[in-house]
Amino acid sequence: MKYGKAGRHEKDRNKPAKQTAGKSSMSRRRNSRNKQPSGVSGASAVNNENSVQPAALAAGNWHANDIVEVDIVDLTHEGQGVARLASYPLFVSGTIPGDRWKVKLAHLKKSYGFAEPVELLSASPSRISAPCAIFDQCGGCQLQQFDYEQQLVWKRQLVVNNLLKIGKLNVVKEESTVEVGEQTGVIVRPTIRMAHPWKYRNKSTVPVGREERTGQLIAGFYERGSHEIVDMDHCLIQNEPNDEAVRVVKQIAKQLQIEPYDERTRSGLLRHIMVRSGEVTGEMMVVLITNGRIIPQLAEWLKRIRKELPQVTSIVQNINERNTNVIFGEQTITLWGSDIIYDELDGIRFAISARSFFQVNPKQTIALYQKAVEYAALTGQETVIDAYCGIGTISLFLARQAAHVYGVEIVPEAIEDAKRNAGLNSINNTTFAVGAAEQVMPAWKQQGITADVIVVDPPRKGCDPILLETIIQLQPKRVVYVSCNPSTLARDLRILEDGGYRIVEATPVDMFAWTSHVESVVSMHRVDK
Ligand SMILES: C[S@@+](CC[C@H](N)C(=O)[O-])C[C@H]1O[C@@H](n2cnc3c(N)ncnc32)[C@H](O)[C@@H]1O
Repeated sequence: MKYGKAGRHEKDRNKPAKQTAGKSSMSRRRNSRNKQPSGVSGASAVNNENSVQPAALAAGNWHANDIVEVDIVDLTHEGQGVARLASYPLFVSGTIPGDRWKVKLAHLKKSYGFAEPVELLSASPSRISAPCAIFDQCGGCQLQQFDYEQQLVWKRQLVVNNLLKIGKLNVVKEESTVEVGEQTGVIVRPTIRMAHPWKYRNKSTVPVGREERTGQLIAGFYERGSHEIVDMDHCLIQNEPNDEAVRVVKQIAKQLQIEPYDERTRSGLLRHIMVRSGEVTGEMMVVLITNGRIIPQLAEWLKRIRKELPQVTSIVQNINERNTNVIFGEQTITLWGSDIIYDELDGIRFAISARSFFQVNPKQTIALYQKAVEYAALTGQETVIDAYCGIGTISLFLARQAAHVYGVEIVPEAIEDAKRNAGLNSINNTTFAVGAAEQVMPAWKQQGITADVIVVDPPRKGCDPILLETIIQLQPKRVVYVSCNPSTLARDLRILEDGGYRIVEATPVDMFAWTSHVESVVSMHRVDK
């Protein structure tokens, strides 16, 4: 693996305690500090610097620009360190639990505030040196300075905290020693770790813009907390083929002098480059997301991409002319090759089109889906509903062990893929429907369709209340909840528990190493009266 600076990937636990925060990243992060993060627990703060004394702090009598010393005691779900000034939570980017920092108070709101790190006074035993040269600027990773094993522990703890605080659920303390039958609360298993936590992503989406000073086309990442694009050629969590493909496509764009999109004036053509590759098949799709239909010198584009990236099997254009942060527009045109690429998970082949959801970490996806199937506890007799089914990934894993699987998904192309995928794998016991799960499932219920097991895998905002109510009415024996957001997960689990389900077990799965994203899968059983 290549790193920005030789040896920076080595753990750095023994380095001297004093480290002055670089002006660069620390001050740049200011923009991101206006939302209240969650996940706060207690600690103390001591001021031995300027005018601020602990008693004054306790009384809420402190000001922006005051310098204080704080212990970092927790992390928010966004990966910001949390300190406490008396009982007042203070959020500090770039810090991790166990650190002690000198910080400068910045935005102070009524019930929480933000501070900028000034000087690291004593490093957490979990602190390591971030291997990526642009870690401090990039909005992609938040935890590269946090030892991987400790990240896994923290991800589990975040799930526990959410179950306790938002879900108001009992959590069993000694997770590894409790048998499911004996428990008095939810067992939260250790996070399933990645064997190799780098170079794992199978999809790269980079914004394109213009470097203000030179006028050059650039493509890379949004600076942390802003919409400023910073040029980037290597990403340590992208797989090598994607990294290379983005570099090549960017180079072609420069040579053909394509106009990069400018968010402010809404002019220019190329908005994003997306590359997705199949880990097993090696097939690659390049998507050019454009602000308009006409791509000048299109034939030359296609010729060069095919010549320089022979693994490309699909070149697609997506048109997005709207003034929005949403990456994809409604219109997708295949410019060359296939409109899909294939990949395989655990022996099942999947067709994936440009706009379909497909998990970005294929190895961990298999672990996640296997855990979901284990929690479904199928014997071959069951009818299963897979809500939010995407291209039918979990559905097909389940269908191998169920009588019949119904999948529902809102994106029409994804359902086309799902149907194609069932055929591709000669799996004939599935039915897929396009629509909002909260509308389609009540309609199924009306038609007399029942389910022994329901699996849900919603987006970050969690399940629609109508969908949860429909599950409760359908009374499946088991519910399996796959979630990428522990707080909405905990909210929904409370509703299901109140509706007659016992939350049995949760397993976090590390799908997104070095970032603060936490995926988990939860098993629930109907409580029979
Ligand atoms: C986290 S993805 C899971 C997809 C699939 N289970 C997988 O693992 O590949 C969530 C999916 O829900 C879909 N979705 C979002 N809102 C929906 C809704 N109201 N009803 C049905 N599907 C929805 C999204 O398009 C996306 O495919």
